Amino acid sequence: MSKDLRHYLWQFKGQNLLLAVILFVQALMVTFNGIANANALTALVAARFTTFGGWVGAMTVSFGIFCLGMYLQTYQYSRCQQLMDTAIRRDVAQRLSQTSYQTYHSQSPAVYASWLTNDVTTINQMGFSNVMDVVTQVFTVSMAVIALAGYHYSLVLVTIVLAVVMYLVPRLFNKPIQTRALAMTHANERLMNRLSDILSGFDVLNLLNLRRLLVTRTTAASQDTAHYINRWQHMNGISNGVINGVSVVCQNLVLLLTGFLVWRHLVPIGTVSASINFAGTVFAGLTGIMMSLTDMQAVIPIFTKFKAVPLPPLTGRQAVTQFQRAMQMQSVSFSYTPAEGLILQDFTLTLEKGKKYALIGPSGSGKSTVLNLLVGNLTDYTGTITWDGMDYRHITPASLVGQVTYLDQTPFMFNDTLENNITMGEPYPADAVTAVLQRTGLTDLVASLPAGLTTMVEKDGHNLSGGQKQRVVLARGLLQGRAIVFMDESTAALDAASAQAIEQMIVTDPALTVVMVTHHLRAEIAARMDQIIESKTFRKAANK
Ligand SMILES: Nc1ncnc2c1ncn2[C@@H]1O[C@H](COP(=O)(O)OP(=O)(O)OP(=O)(O)O)[C@@H](O)[C@H]1O
Repeated sequence: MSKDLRHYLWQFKGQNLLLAVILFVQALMVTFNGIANANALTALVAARFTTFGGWVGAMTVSFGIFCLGMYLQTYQYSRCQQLMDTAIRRDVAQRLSQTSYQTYHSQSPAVYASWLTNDVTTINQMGFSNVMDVVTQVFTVSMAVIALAGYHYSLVLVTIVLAVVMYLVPRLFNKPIQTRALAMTHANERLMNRLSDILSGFDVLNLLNLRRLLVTRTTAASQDTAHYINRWQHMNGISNGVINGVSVVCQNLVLLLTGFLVWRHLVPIGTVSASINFAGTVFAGLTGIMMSLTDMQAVIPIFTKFKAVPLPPLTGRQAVTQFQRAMQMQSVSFSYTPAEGLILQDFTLTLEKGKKYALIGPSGSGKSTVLNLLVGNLTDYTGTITWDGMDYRHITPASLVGQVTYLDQTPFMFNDTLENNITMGEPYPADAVTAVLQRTGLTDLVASLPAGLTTMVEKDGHNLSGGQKQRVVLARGLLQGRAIVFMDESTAALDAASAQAIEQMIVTDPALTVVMVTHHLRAEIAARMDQIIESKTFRKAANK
């Protein structure tokens, strides 16, 4: 069994143990029912009707207990499964929250959604569900072996030898099943990616009169996934067929042995029916166990994939303190991929506290890249970036990000109250919130809303204007004490008056250190800038 499955089973050992106890009682009831059945028949043949009635009554009681157990088993299994699912999702989310910005963005959110939904479902179906089946079968098989031992020791010996054969045969299929299971999880990721892509593009398809692409692309994506699921089930099917075939051969060998024992008068004739019954239980149980163990192989590559998300080393790093003097880039060179070439080459820049900077230049020249390097999102650069003289490589990424308010064209709003969008649910004193509303020019907006700060912000902030959303994000940052503002084309989508008002508000605040990436540097804003940096200097080190 995958050691990750064991890890989660152990994490909730109390609940899982309770489930195992319920399964044990269930297996006991099934076995007892089998024995009671045989005894009732024997009593009937011997015309002992009271005994016969007693065994039938016992069977009824044991079946009643079994039915109660079904209810308890279903409920307890669901409880255990939900506990483990949540633990898996929490661990994956924890890993994603700690990985680097670049690693996170190497996959789309749809891929991560697939991990947390499809992959967790596969772990349930192929992992936890099969563990429960194996535990049930182990109890049932053990009890049947004990019953067989009551007839002749050789039956147990042969059964054990054949059980080893049944254990070894399915191992032949482990590797190809794991490989195909991994391909299937990747196919699920692609499906999520393609579906979210095409569904998000509905408005564009509508305008282009290409709504039919919604159908054709969904179908094509589904067919791709179906192909990989079928390949996986194909191998599973072969494995299951072989396991069942071996099981039947084993049962017949035990029957042959029983026939031989009867022929030699070593056991009574009735052993034949007991042998058929219990050998059938043993090998059907072993077949179930082997099929379940084979199915469980599918979860190994999923956990391996989760754990492949790298965690950046945090040892030897410390948190930055409040910004005092300057952020500096010294001889920094950076490229996203070797093929793409250098975006920055030997680039040097100093940003002093309280000063205002504009980064201007053509699209694609690397302005946003500079901001992402400064905020610590991009780490694969050469040269040095410092915060008050402290090398970024010695700083914890979270502490750096925590100093900067990053405004872009699409400020993200949570579907929550206006107040929670600003405070992010943290308990700030009311006067601090009032002051930040004043500073970001939101006081009039809040006063005009009937529900004030408790007004619900709709999904994606549909009930706020672009400029209001920019102000909310700025207020959020200011409340958290962030005195550095990076504006990445943040006002590009606003009308001239709103853009002007936002920019003016930010560049005239003496407490803020501002870097503004823009294609439209208005004269009155340019006049407020301490330095205007053109992107043509990024690759020449000409701005020294
Ligand atoms: N995550 C990424 N992976 C690979 N290449 C990228 C990535 N982000 C940006 N690039 C490339 O790096 C170059 C610089 O992009 P960047 O976004 O920094 O430019 P920009 O000057 O801010 O552009 P714009 O003004 O259009 O926003 C572009 O060629 C872009 O295609």
